[in-house]
Amino acid sequence: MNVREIAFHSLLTICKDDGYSNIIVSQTIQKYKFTDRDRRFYTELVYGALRNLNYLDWIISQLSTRKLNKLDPVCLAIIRLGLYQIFGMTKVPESAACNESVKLATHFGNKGMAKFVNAMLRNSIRHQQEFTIPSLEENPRLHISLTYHQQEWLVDKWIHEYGQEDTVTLCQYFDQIPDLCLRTNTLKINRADLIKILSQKGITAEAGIYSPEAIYIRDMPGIDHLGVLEQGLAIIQDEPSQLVAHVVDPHPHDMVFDVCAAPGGKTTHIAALGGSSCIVYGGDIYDHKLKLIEGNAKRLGLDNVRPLLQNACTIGQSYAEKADRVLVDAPCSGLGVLRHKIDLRWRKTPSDLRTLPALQHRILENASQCVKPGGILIYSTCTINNDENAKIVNAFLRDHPEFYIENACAYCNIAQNGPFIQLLPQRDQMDGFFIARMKKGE
Ligand SMILES: C[S@@+](CC[C@H](N)C(=O)[O-])C[C@H]1O[C@@H](n2cnc3c(N)ncnc32)[C@H](O)[C@@H]1O
Repeated sequence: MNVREIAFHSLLTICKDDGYSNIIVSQTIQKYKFTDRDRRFYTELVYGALRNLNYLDWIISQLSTRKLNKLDPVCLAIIRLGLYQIFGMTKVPESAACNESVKLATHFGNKGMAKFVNAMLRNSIRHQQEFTIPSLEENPRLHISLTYHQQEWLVDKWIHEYGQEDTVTLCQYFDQIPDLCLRTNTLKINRADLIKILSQKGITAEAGIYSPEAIYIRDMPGIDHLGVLEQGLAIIQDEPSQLVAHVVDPHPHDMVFDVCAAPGGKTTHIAALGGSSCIVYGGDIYDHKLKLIEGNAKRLGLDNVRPLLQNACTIGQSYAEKADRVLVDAPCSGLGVLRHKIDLRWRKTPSDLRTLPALQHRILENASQCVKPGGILIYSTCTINNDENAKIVNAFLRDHPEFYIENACAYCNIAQNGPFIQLLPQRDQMDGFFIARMKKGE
């Protein structure tokens, strides 16, 4: 199979079957053992087409009267990939983009599909000048949406909340390709030594600013080339997410409940910071996800992690007042980390935002019952949606005078007034994140 064919299959699976792009891309890279050049071409094709999906679909809608959802998914994936090569990859000759796409349509579709693909792509080249995105003044919502690749309803929401200028900055941030961030496993190595090892492998690695364990990999190599992951010297975890364990601030002999824990990024971090006598229960509602926690703990050399199959909405009944610290890293809309989730950004719906706060409220309410008198409760999300953040915590504190808020910023190197940590990409040039720390009275 050639690289375009493999990229077409990946894009089809991601779009048609709602596959996770990061999982599909990394499994495909492992399966085909690409050369460096092919790996770059493959990832550029898949991630590029996905990132530009709404722009590519906007072009398709101008070239054809057929509604997008009426197009055969195979045909749609081939056209999207072809258009991305024409409009997004200057090094690919237009003729190659057309010819290779027609070959794919002949092979995986039929003659009629091949004819349609050919007409669409050649017309797109002929009419290239006509696909000018409306200016910011003419149509701010469509301009921002097509230029920076976000859904229009989200752009609308942000313009309403932050104003036009900040929405542009926010969407520009989300449109960047993120550097890979690692968390040093301080049980095995310190950060400076790990940076040295990476540099010796020819990888540009730099220390993060806010988390003492964070390392950024600037020129993203194939993840398998790193080796340091298999050896358990590090784990992939974004810097804002690394702050949470510091705000939890585990102590030796603590019992910690991380009630929404899979795949275990924060569980394993808390376990490493707390030391071997600090026992960390990593709870999740999905059995298959517990294996991820277990695998990560094993790889990192931690024997104080206990995976726990448990619904966080009912955990309080089973473990009332048992824990010194409870972390609720709630399921959320993920609106702070859209740089990383280039497929999820197209799947978000307004109804997600409406339904999540009730679940978050229920989880926080129930998990808080596990906190011992004098214990600590932490609530975190990777969203910038206020309804899932400060509003949830403030409502909880109103109903629970036995808990009082502490200054989360005091536990890490974040220069905010507190008491919450709220990272906003348009202001902080970091992924959006929220952390609140509460203490239960004695
Ligand atoms: C934001 S992710 C957690 C990420 C994790 N803390 C980490 O750092 O790797 C939320 C997790 O909550 C789990 N979850 C969702 N609803 C849950 C529930 N009712 N009880 C327990 N876990 C739940 C999901 O399966 C998901 O793994």
